[in-house]
Amino acid sequence: MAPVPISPIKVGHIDDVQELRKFKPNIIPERFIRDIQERPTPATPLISSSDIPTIDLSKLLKGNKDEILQLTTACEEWGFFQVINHGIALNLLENIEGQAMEFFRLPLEEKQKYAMVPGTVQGYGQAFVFSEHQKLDWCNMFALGVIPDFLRNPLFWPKKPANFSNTVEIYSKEVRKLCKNLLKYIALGLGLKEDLFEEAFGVAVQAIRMNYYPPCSRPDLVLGLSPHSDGSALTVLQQGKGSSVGLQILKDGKWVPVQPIPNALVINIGDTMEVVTNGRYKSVEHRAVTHKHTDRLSIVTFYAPSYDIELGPMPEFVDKNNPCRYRRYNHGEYSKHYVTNKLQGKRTLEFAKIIPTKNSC
Ligand SMILES: COC(=O)C(/C=C/C1=C(C)CCCC1(C)C)=C/O[C@H]1C=C(C)C(=O)O1
Ligand SMILES: O=C(O)CCC(=O)C(=O)O
Ligand SMILES: [Fe+2]
Repeated sequence: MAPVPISPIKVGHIDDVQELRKFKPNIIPERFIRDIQERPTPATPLISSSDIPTIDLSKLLKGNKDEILQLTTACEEWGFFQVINHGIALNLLENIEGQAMEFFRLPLEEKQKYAMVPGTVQGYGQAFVFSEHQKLDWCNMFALGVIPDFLRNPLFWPKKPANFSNTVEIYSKEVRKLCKNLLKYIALGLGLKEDLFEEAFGVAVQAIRMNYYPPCSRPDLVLGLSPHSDGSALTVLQQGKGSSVGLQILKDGKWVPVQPIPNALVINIGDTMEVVTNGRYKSVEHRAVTHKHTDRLSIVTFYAPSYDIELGPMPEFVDKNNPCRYRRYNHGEYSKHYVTNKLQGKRTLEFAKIIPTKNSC
């Protein structure tokens, strides 16, 4: 029998938003215009951004019980918090931001040497596009798998700017330490042994994604990044200095803006933590909006279990009042599922959800 040809993904023409902004500043192509119900309404003024908790890592490291409690509350009630005194040197935050901006400012032909193949997530372009009819985000992305080595494709590591790759390496090591520390205190806050999550995740996968949102003449019609939850265990997000406010999180059915605190990092709980805690901690849907006059950069690190790992709700979170909500699965399979579906709220996590019965685990 003749082999069945694998149909290539047809994504149609994807405009580069930086080029659009440069050459046709007042044109918004149809593919970027969201259906009315998806358009970003002005963020709610009722919940102020300062309500998003701030956690001081230096206090956690001293074993400050009150700070551990604040962390636990932040994870349970918000799924998002900003971390200050995180131990990552200010000049490293500035360097990675500088390198990312230098990269995005390169001529299109240079960036396209690292063009993302449709249906994949590494390189330069728009990830998570799978059809010609799908709405596009007002964003240029550049993403790299960093750890373990098998995720790295040297062809995607840019030669320009000259210090880009080295800065990503140094930055990623520091962010990894931060994730390990946070997971330790998240475990302690839950009354668990400090290395429970780290042991459960194996050699964690780590990836970096830089998102650049140019200004948009009609920020009311487009989204910078579609609503989604992250498939990671933890995500660490650095917002560029002087960037416009753009990140919004869905809290009690309303979009709440995250006001950047200078030099702080935004942390969020990803799908993996929702599964292992059997829903006690939830991955929170978030999106990015654009601004009429200001551009925005975010540098995002995804920290996730090894692809070999089988995951499911940990027994510590399951009892007769909290029956198992998620099935066991292999994280490599989840990762494949995640990157082969468009970003659509928390839909990706349906992969793991089970219909409640008495003894599901
Ligand atoms: C919005 O989420 C993502 O873009 C994302 C992608 C991560 C990845 C890369 C940019 C390159 C290497 C592969 C990898 C999938 C890790 C989120 O990462 C999360 C999602 C899953 C699942 C995961 O393991 O990390
Ligand atoms: O740019 C932002 O603030 C959001 C980025 C994000 O959610 C992501 O890259 O997964
Ligand atoms: Fe995200």
